[in-house]
Amino acid sequence: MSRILALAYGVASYLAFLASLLYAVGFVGDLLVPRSVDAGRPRSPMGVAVPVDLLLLGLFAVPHSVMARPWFKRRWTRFVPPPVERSTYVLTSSLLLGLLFWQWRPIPIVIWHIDNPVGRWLMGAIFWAGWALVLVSTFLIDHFDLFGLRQVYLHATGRPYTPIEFKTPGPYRYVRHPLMTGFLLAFWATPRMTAGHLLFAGATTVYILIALRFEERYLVGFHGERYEAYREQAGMLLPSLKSRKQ
Ligand SMILES: C[S@@+](CC[C@H](N)C(=O)[O-])C[C@H]1O[C@@H](n2cnc3c(N)ncnc32)[C@H](O)[C@@H]1O
Repeated sequence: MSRILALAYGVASYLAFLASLLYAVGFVGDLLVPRSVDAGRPRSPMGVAVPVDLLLLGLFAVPHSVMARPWFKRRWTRFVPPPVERSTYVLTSSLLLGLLFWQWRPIPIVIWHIDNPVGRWLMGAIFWAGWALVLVSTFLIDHFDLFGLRQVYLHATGRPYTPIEFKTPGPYRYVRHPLMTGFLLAFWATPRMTAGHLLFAGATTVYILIALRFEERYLVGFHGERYEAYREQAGMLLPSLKSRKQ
């Protein structure tokens, strides 16, 4: 694949990611978007909405995790050029997220709602803090590597790809997966929890806990004792008592 074409493809995939991230904020927060977790489609019976929503979540989650596994990368880079492997992963995930946003069936049965202005403000603050933690964490790891731009840029400039180093900047010193902590804060912090939002937050929480097991198995395999020691020092999604003593 020509260097310029690969670069253009990488930029397009990155823009697809950005669009899906921005839409996700509106989708979860029921803000500005035409279709959100709670609105935008005529009401479906629970017997339709629940299986459809779970199918949409599965259609995103399974490829998103399988395509991240080293064995899958070894196989599909036989026909996907390595410099655009990450971009293709990002593009695929973004498109599957778009499908979820487009076809999500709201279940607007209110489970809880907070009327107290301070409580509502607090939920809003946690929601935005969660998204901020997601974004900051991507930059602390290597934002442009995570979303494929670094790979196509190195390819375009004729330099070999180098994997990102293990690092524990900022919150990573205390928490192994602050990016996922940010998602969980954003998904759960709402002053008005509907059955549909609860399904989304619950299912994504289960998915994150499962996916982190696979990710950590890979990290231990790749970084060895260093990551093992890290697991002793830092909590998975919340600071552990040990890490607080540092
Ligand atoms: C989307 S990021 C999420 C990182 C982390 N799981 C989190 O939730 O903050 C996943 C990528 O980050 C890498 N990664 C996870 N922890 C890391 C660390 N402490 N240093 C460098 N890379 C890390 C993983 O190998 C994986 O390629």
